[in-house]
Amino acid sequence: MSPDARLSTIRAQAGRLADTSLQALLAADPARARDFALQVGPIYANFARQRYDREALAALFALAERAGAHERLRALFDGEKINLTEGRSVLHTALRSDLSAAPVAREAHAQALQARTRMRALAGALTASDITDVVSVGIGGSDLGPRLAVDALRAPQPGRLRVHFLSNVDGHAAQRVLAGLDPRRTAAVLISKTFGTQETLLNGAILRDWLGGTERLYAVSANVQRAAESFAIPPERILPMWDWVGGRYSLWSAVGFPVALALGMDAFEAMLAGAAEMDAHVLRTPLPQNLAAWHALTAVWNRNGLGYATQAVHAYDERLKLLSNYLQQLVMESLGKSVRTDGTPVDVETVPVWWGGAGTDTQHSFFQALHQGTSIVPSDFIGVVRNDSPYVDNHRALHANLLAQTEAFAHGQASDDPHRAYAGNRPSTTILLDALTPRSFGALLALYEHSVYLQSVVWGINAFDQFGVELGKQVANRLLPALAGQAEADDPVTRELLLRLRG
Ligand SMILES: O=P(O)(O)OC[C@H]1O[C@](O)(CO)[C@@H](O)[C@@H]1O
Repeated sequence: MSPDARLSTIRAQAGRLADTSLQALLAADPARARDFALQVGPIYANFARQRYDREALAALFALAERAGAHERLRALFDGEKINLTEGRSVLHTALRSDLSAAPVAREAHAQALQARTRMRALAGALTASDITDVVSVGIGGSDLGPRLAVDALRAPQPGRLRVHFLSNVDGHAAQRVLAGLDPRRTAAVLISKTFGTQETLLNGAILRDWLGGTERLYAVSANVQRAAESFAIPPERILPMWDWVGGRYSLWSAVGFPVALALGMDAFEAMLAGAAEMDAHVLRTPLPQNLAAWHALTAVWNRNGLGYATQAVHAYDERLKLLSNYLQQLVMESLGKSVRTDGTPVDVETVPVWWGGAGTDTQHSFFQALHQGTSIVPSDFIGVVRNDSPYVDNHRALHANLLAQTEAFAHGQASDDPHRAYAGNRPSTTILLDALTPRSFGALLALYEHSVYLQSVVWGINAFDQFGVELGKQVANRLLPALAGQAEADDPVTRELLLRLRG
């Protein structure tokens, strides 16, 4: 059965509830506040403010069963070549969990452990040296995860090594990162799965020249030979990756080296342990009690049942302010597809636009549109129970705002003055971490990874390729000679723009 045929039951459920407000759903079934919630290790999630009822939820779980959610999860963990368009296994779970008896998954896990041993040794040596700063050079999946983890989990005071991130090909980015650093006390880690990414190669060359040689250059790559040849980095300073780890799922591999440098190897491993806890839950738990299934099916409901075109994530914790950037790649590079795995067009809407930021700042930028704009934007609100700052009143105010926004979105407020009326009926999920620790952080990211995969299973698309980003890269390479004045562009608008850009 095609995803479209399967989703017709979901559309029928949404049609049945079309005139039922969220407020009415909550009034008719107050127990849903407790029943539509799950606790998995350090993560609690409450879905009671979504615009479905128990019958619609049952239809959603039946949809996931019919799509083979359990079998597909097993296939992921067992290293089946589920990335069909590239003929690859997808084994990021093997980087942190040992939940499969399949030989390919066991082999991947063993390789991951070996790499971790080498990573610990390299991190130890760097920490013991007179290096004070490390620049991590990478982009996309080779940057967003470690950047987020370091920013989220670092102590208020800088650790033994200060880690900086350089991703953008814009030379101003390199200029800013290097300003104030001492080349004699700085090392650089070039992270690139392919070692063929323009941004990382150009920025890597800037770092090599600025450091005055390759002595303090390290690399992480699945293409060890290329890393060794192009930057003369000896193999003992290159940590491995493998083609069975997708870039946006690679934080758990040596791509997390900057995390180990900034926070220590123990913190990195605690993050992996948190993710492993979520892996075990997702793999072993029946769908109606499975947190990733709830999260994924809620996304499907909002996209295909209710037709919402965007989805926001609001982190009510300053330390998680980069989460929405990270999730944009995870979700939109994975699910931004319009053909099914077999190449036929998808006949349903797939990924919504993902965006967000950190509350309460966002309340003073785009929340007006969320409350009164014409588009409804379902939102994940993420809060952290434990306060690790000395400012208790602020933490209470932060929590008050988180609760207030989700309540106001749900209920709205009537007024005779249309300008002062709030329609409400805006769905949200509230996710609470008991504290922001490497463990809870790892579990949260793994939850989103599994949710993304389950959405792809329902839609019948491949979540693990990203051919969409290739075309722009090819055109950019073709245009480089034109920018140097050595060629002309074919496209008339590009030609016109080149006149200005060449100065
Ligand atoms: O690690 P690499 O090979 O440099 O690639 C970086 C990023 O580029 C992409 O291929 C496209 O943005 C991502 O999937 C990947 O994370």
